Amino acid sequence: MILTVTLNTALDVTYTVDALVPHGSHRVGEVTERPGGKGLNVARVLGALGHDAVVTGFVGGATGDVLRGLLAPLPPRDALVEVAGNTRRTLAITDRSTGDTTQLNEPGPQVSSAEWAAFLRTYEELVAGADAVALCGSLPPGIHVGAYAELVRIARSAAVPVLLDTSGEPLRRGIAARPDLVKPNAEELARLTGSRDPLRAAGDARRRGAHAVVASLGPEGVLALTPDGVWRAAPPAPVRGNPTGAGDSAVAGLLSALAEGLDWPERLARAVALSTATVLAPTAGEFDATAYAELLPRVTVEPHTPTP
Ligand SMILES: O=P(O)(O)OC[C@H]1O[C@](O)(CO)[C@@H](O)[C@H]1O
Repeated sequence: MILTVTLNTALDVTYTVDALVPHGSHRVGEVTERPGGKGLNVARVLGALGHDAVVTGFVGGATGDVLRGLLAPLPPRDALVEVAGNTRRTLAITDRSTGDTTQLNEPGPQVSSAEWAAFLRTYEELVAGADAVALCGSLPPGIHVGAYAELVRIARSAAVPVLLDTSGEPLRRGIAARPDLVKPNAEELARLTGSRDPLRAAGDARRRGAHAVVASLGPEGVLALTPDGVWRAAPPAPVRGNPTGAGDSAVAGLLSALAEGLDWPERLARAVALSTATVLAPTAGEFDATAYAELLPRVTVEPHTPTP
């Protein structure tokens, strides 16, 4: 079983408009609602790949009920912990004229220390039966910035591989707790390390405690610094589309391949093929299964030798 943690789950709402104009009034052509937050996206992709995935984190209020209702028919198993506050919504506005998406993320519900303690009990039980854990996304208000570091330490003491995908101070503290893998994008790495050179920044993140770093470089694929080597993996050609959830699909690719005992080049190929197939899917956070099957053998994975 692969466990994904989404402390700040979300009802992901997508609006499609003909053209998004700042200060303008818009008629929304199409509205979709999906159970979201990064770990839920990861678990959905894991489910689509045939893996047993369990989702935990916080859920509450009327929005939480809608989220749980939408999650119920899907493969990931629901082990979310109820809180008194209302689960947040995120709003993605897709502009048909450009294909670009604008994202607005609410902060999420206030979580009390009693609710955090209840979550920790659930998490410890679930980790004991997990083959791998992914800790994903932002923290809701009330959760301390060292929360992911605490969850990394619990997974490590249970000898369960743990992947961390967050940003800012929670990422900095989480890395110091020595996760097996982090998957920042280039912007997050630059904010963490002060370096805009992904190779240098990923090396710095490893020195801070991450055993391996897979940096997502958008349409250019990923750069991986691991104990077994350094690789660049890239799709056959850059694609245009909606990148929402592409990073989450990359996490699902890395975790599923890890759970199947595949080596680093195969893990990276899967991560790049899945994230590219997610950009190509019309609905944010879904992946195009046909595109994935076509892309997988065409992803290039090469040992990376830095230019002098
Ligand atoms: O937790 P955050 O960093 O705010 O990210 C959440 C959002 O990111 C996405 O997972 C896309 O990666 C959306 O589904 C949305 O819920």
